[in-house]
Amino acid sequence: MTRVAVLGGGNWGTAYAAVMADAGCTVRLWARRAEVADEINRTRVNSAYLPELTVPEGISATSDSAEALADAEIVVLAVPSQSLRDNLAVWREQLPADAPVVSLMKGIELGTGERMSEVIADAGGVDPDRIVVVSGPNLAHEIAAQQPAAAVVASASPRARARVAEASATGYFRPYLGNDVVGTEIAGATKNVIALAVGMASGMGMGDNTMASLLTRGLAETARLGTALGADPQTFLGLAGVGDLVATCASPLSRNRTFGYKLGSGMTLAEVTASTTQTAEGVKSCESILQLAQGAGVDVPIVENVAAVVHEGRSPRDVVGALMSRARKHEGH
Ligand SMILES: NC(=O)c1ccc[n+]([C@@H]2O[C@H](COP(=O)([O-])OP(=O)(O)OC[C@H]3O[C@@H](n4cnc5c(N)ncnc54)[C@H](O)[C@@H]3O)[C@@H](O)[C@H]2O)c1
Ligand SMILES: O=P(O)(O)OC[C@H](O)CO
Repeated sequence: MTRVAVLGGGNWGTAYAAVMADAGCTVRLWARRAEVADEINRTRVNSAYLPELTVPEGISATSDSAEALADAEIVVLAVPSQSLRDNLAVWREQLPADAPVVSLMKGIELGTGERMSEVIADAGGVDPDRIVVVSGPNLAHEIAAQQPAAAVVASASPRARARVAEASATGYFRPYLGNDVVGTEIAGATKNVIALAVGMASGMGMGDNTMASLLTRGLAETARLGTALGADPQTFLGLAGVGDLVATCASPLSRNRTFGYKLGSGMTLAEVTASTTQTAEGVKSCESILQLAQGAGVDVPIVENVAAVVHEGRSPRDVVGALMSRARKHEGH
């Protein structure tokens, strides 16, 4: 039985820990708050994040990261993207030497513009060959309910990605293998921003034509940016691209879509921020993605306009006008 450490006992960390336990692994789940770890061990419930899930017996929780990481053969990281570097400052010395390190995170670091695998290599001292990215249409509550879904498991190392895929394969979770780490991460982070835009449109009362137009043009700008950064264009047609974009933009379970919906329905940014304790990664990542795009000379109008709403206080209605009145262009450009 593979020994796994999952660091992050929130929505996705807990659901993915359950996937790995169901795949036959022994999992230690690190929760930041001791009361969350205690509750999981005592009652098999994580009431703050996934109250509907009966946490499998193969999972034991702890708030001590050294205990979680001791002897781990696979390490999985599932914390908010902007907190990863600080967390790694503590975990760096505790990470086992040879274990694959899996990123479940979908964000770009503010300030550095680094993808999560770059932060893991840089702040965690992890060889890029050991890093694996898991991404796809994986809303945590649906996975916790064991509804069938697929994901891409991407790594430069064939051995690392095969090991992680094997340790995450269940009757309801189907991993596909990939080698495009850049594309997988750019797709995962950028779809959150597109979901904010779709949520805003929906909150303003707009329907499916608007959603499909945003989704399609959002995919075009994501692929443009990813390709400029070295990604394989095919990745954007796969699970981490179209797959995750469709799930996130369509689902009321998405925190990013919901955040956008509240803005579109007239709440102020301060009101929306105060109304949720959930992680909506796109709110911060839109700024870092915009900077990446500007650095690469790539036009990302939807990301730019979402950033204008969440960072400059522009109204969602204004940005619809701005997007609709852009200079006409060829669809393929
Ligand atoms: N929830 C999903 O459906 C889902 C699915 C796929 C990917 N993801 C990605 O996984 C990552 C984690 O998402 P999540 O849904 O588990 O988030 P979450 O907010 O539900 O949980 C985050 C966890 O990280 C911990 N944490 C550690 N350091 C922290 C800090 N400094 N600030 C805040 N929390 C801190 C929290 O205590 C919590 O246990 C995100 O990048 C997200 O985009 C989420
Ligand atoms: O709830 P969101 O918006 O963070 O989306 C969750 C997942 O990334 C969907 O795959």
